[in-house]
Amino acid sequence: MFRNQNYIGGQWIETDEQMDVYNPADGKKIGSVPKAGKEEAKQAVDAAAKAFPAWSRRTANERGDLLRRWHQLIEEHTEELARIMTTEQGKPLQEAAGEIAYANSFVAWYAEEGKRVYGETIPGSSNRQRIIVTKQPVGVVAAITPWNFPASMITRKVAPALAAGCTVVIKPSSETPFTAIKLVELAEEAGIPAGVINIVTGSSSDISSVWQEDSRVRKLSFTGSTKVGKQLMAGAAANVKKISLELGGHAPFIVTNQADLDQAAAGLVSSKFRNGGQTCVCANRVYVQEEVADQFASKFAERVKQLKVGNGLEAGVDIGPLINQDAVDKVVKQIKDAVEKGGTILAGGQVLSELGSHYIEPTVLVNVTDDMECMNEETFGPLAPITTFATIDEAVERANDSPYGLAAYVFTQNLGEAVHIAEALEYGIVGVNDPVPSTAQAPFGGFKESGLGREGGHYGMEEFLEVKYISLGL
Ligand SMILES: NC(=O)C1=CN([C@@H]2O[C@H](COP(=O)(O)OP(=O)(O)OC[C@H]3O[C@@H](n4cnc5c(N)ncnc54)[C@H](OP(=O)(O)O)[C@@H]3O)[C@@H](O)[C@H]2O)C=CC1
Ligand SMILES: O=C(O)CCCC(=O)O
Repeated sequence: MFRNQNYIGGQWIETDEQMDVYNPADGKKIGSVPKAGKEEAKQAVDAAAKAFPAWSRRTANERGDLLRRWHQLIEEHTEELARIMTTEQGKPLQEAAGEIAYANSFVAWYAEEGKRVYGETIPGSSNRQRIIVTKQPVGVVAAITPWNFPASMITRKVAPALAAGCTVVIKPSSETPFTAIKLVELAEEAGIPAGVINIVTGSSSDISSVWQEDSRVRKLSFTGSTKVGKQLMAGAAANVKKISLELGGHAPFIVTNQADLDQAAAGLVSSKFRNGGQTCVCANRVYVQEEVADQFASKFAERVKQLKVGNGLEAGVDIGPLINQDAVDKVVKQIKDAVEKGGTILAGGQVLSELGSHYIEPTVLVNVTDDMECMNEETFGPLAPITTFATIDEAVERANDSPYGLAAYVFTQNLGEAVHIAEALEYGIVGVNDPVPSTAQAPFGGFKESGLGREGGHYGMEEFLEVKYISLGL
């Protein structure tokens, strides 16, 4: 189940040095993967560059057929992939299977979208000129992906890249390499030619420095922390690589006095506790209009108290372990800071050490103020801080007062209010009465320090295409 090899140029390879991978549910070693470095990173680019001419010349239909075959194999292996994911990442098995379906929806969607890479003709400046605009694949693409969505962050990059005619080199997170390796194994089985997909695991700084310096890598697509995203953006300047960044978030969740409070409370549970709160679009701070705040908080806390924390492989578990000790420490520090500054715990608040080392109760805080750490930095854990507001303008201003701009949510039954707030929020994604807006055909990405570019939909395809203008003199 846990293949411990890298895949370069159609060959499964090993390295002398290995890197251990642990199960966050019990801290036990699951296995190890190659600790690839600069040499393997270069070999992967060599393979992808060699495969590019033939792959890019295939028709979109041919590439689509292979993507559809990959899709079919991923579907057939859903259970195995989900088990691998839960074992290395911790999310409950059912949620992991949901992520595999979500990941696979990108493969299905781009298998078709590749056929719709349309160009344009534009009236010329004279009768003797014709202007033709075509689109071509950018070339070799490097994809660096995080641990929180070990499958979908790969397919959301790789499927459009391959459909566009690009070849890819992948570096998954060192915390969750096995899901990624399995996906690549299935791509090989699907008949995707040697060199078109390559994967290396190992030192992120060594591998990414080679990819940044190599001018054959024409595009870098990264999902992860804003800190690393900024480093990669600076590095991409060396040879003016195209770059897509999907970085941190700090999503505001606004509930007005016009909301259906039961719908909003259920929505907040879905948004906040997806993947135990380790999602860059998870609600991170909750703003509730004063007159409904107490009622909302108690409805929400009642739901939160029903959530079961435990090993994701056990039936009925809603929230698994966090990815590592640093993640737990960050949540604990934010709760302590809030309580010291006057916050009150309405639900949860405890580390569940009897279950293992990375478990923490889903926690609801009230009497929250804007000076608390949880209101100013991404939590990436199961903590929901609730604060109140008086007017809509105040809510919007406080929601926008952040360097981040990925996702925001508003719950209201008043259509005019919904449109006003959605338009005023400085965020790339706004869920109006919708706590989980992500879907393959829609553009996913952020304003401000949350990133650059979009993934998903036809926007996600454009990221892997160059526009070429051909001026035809007659
Ligand atoms: N937008 C999102 O979805 C995500 C946001 N985050 C945010 O970031 C915080 C920290 O998480 P963390 O896992 O440390 O995120 P990182 O940004 O460190 O890791 C994400 C990916 O980047 C790689 N990476 C790390 N350092 C470098 C580097 N110098 N050059 C190139 N690649 C690098 C990692 O590899 P390796 O694992 O080998 O180090 C991994 O593949 C989270 O708490 C959360 O706030 C984290 C993950 C996803
Ligand atoms: O960046 C993330 O945290 C993963 C994306 C989750 C989503 O697609 O909704």
